[in-house]
Amino acid sequence: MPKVLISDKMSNAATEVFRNRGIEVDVITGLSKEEIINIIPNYDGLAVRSSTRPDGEIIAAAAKLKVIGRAGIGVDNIDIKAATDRGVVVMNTPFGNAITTAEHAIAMLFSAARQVPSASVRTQNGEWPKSDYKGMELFNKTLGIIGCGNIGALVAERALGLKMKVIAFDPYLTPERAVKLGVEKVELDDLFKRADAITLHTPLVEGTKNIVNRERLAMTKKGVIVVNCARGGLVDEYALKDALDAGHVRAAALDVFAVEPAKSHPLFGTPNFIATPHLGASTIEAQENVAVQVAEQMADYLLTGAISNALNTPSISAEEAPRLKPFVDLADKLGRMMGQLVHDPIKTVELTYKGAVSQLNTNPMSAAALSGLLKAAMPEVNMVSAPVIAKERGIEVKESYTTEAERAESLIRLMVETSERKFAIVGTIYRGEPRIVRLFGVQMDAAFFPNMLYVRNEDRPGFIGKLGAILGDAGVNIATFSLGRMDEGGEAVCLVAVDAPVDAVVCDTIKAVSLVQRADPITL
Ligand SMILES: NC(=O)c1ccc[n+]([C@@H]2O[C@H](COP(=O)([O-])OP(=O)(O)OC[C@H]3O[C@@H](n4cnc5c(N)ncnc54)[C@H](O)[C@@H]3O)[C@@H](O)[C@H]2O)c1
Ligand SMILES: O=C(O)[C@H](O)COP(=O)(O)O
Repeated sequence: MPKVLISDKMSNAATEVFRNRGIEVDVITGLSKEEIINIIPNYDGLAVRSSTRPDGEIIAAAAKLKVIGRAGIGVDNIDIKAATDRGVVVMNTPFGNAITTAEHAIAMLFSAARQVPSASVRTQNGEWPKSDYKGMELFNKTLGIIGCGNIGALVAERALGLKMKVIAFDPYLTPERAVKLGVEKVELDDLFKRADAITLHTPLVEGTKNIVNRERLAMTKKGVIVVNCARGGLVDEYALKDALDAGHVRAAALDVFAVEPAKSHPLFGTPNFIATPHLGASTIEAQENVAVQVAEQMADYLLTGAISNALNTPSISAEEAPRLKPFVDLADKLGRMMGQLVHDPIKTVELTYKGAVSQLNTNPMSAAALSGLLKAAMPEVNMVSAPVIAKERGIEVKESYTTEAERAESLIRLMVETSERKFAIVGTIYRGEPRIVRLFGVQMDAAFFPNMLYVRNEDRPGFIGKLGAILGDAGVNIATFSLGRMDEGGEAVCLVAVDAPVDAVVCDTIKAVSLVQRADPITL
């Protein structure tokens, strides 16, 4: 039974989903990094929000870990490269808390425009400070949205409902989508110059770090409002403090900080500054959504191999998973066989999908073939890490498709090219079982077995008897024997399924027989 650790505060709904699906689950929050490293080897899955930071060291210690699930959107707390290198799927829940976060941004906008938090505190202190507050009406004002993806678009929709004018900067926002959303797509400087309020909804990446900086704040209208419910680090907090102190920025509201938890900060106590402790996603509804979603996604993957919302591997829907499984297994076996038979550095890998299989989602099959291929040299590689490793090693991977298949309903052809030559193995699924139909140019019909022997020789009478005698003398029992040849007296291929691995000494004895070109063991 797979076992999952939930290491951040999460709705109980996640635990219920895991248990209902037969997955053992431990909820242990507030662990130090060392404590996580100590216990993580016991788990197949790790479910987090933003407090746990699964970095390279945690992932390296996680010997069994197959999946990290983020109950939320941002994955900047997770070392995705380390996870990918170790073949761990990283998945998030891209929509579950988006509405809630958009609502928090609007709440922050109103709070900043009317100074609700400070007015509330002073009123409750008995001051009745009515004459100290003169807010800003949002009606007819221009809201500048930086980052118009999921949440940015939801904020736009809500701001338009408030009868604000909305302008947006997002390099990936198409003019058509801008029109559909009812926002004006503008350049970044233009946004800073025109906006009465600015709200941020981008991830923190190289291009967005300190996107609100001193220089850009200087471009803004006096009295602008700044809201950040996306990620700390998007706003230069020191420049913002100076602009607030100078009265140039009317008010600012931050839900996120460059360093979290932010327990003391130069902005704290600054007049017209509002802070919340990364509460954007913290509603009952959003937390239930992301908890259920992440647990379902992780359970799907651990129990069926279905993958959704993964950041480092192609998706496989729950409906597709059972249909793809035999082909993924076939691709893995073709790759593993090829990896053990081709010993020179590989330059190109080409996968050709023929017949019915060409209509399916072939991404997982290609990833499985690559993983099988690389396994001979890298036993730790898997479907998640293989495409990245192949890329890093300069192996070109190509795919082609044809709806026609000559001999079977579906065929997968794996071809690899080294600096010397090309090799191809073709396989199919027959009555639910994977079979080899062509091996290095020779037609055959062979099943895959855990232990096999590949022999290439010149087709001459008497060879099979000699081979059988060598294997018999070595105590190797033959399970099946598959033969094929280019043409009479030409090159012949023999694939022998045996009950135990064939060792190097036996292979050398076979190679010593005249006209034998190769004898290689294969373990699947
Ligand atoms: N405060 C919270 O609790 C909370 C909750 C949920 C999400 N978030 C954060 O909110 C942010 C937005 O989430 P989302 O779901 O809308 O993500 P998203 O991926 O749907 O949208 C992000 C948008 O930013 C745009 N973008 C990328 N680089 C840009 C750049 N240089 N300039 C302008 N735009 C750029 C992208 O094109 C995309 O449209 C993320 O950082 C996420 O982690 C915070
Ligand atoms: O990216 C997110 O989903 C938000 O930042 C929410 O983070 P949290 O789950 O830690 O509240």
